[in-house]
Amino acid sequence: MDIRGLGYVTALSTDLEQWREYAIQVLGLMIAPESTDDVLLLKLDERCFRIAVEKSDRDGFGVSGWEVADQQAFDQAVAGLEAADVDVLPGEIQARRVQALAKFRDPEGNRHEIFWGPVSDYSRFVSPAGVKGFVTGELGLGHVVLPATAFDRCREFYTHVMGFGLSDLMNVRFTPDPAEPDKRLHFLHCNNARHHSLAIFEMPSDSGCVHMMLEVEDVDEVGRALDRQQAHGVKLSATLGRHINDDMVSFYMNTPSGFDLEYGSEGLVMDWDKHTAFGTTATSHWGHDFSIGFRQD
Ligand SMILES: Cc1ccc(O)c(O)c1CC[C@@H]1C(=O)CC[C@]2(C)C(=O)CC[C@@H]12
Ligand SMILES: [Fe+2]
Repeated sequence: MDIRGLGYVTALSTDLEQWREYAIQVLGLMIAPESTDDVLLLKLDERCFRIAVEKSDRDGFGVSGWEVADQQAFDQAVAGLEAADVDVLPGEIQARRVQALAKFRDPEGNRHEIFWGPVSDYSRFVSPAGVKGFVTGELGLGHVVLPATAFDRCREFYTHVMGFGLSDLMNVRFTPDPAEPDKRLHFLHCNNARHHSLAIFEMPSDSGCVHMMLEVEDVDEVGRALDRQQAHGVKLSATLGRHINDDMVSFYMNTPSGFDLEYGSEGLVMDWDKHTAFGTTATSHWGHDFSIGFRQD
């Protein structure tokens, strides 16, 4: 399966108005004119939308939308899923504004879609919060970190069925209890130069997503987003820091759907021919205090 990038994500929300405020004021995204009372389409580049927030009776993550190049790649992807005994259903091409769409679940139950041919009117992204721009294009939208308690089955599925490659990995010590094994966190890339478009973490997640990441053009835009997060009283989940594996300078905050959003810049552009996967025990060169996310306040 030749996945070119993370194309879009969807979120579920009981309160679209809260998401609208958050998207405009904190993330600095545009509300696409095609939005309705039931779905908020958030625009951050030349595409119609990159995040669709659907009205729901619960808050949480929706689906990860994976992009392939054309109908032939799409047919191959569907055949690959079916050969691996995955239930593949046709999806709503109108709602996602694509040429063809198939939906399925990974062994954990996380929801995914594959598609080709996003429709765009190429209207410019003009941020209501003055964000210069988001880094997408050939690198795709960003990344998602998904829960994978069925870790071995998920890893097998993502690498062998969906064709992701291992970028690098961490074993995270989560409790001081020496009897509790480390939790695995694997960073996976598809066929683009973004360090990871997907990571799988060996822990359950109430919202269905550990976090998603959006990348902005420079580190001042990260700082400005941090100012907006504070001004709007959004809960911070991890402080500013620079990651070891992809060099991203980022911070983490909550979204109205309950999962976290990493807002970063300066992510590495990889040359996979020269890369060798490694393991690390540290998340960051500096910063990224995740303990603040667990604090009750
Ligand atoms: C370590 C790392 C490298 C690159 C990233 O884009 C990235 O998000 C991370 C951190 C991932 C991860 C997380 O999201 C949830 C809380 C985690 C498990 C930790 O407590 C350490 C690593 C964290
Ligand atoms: Fe991340």
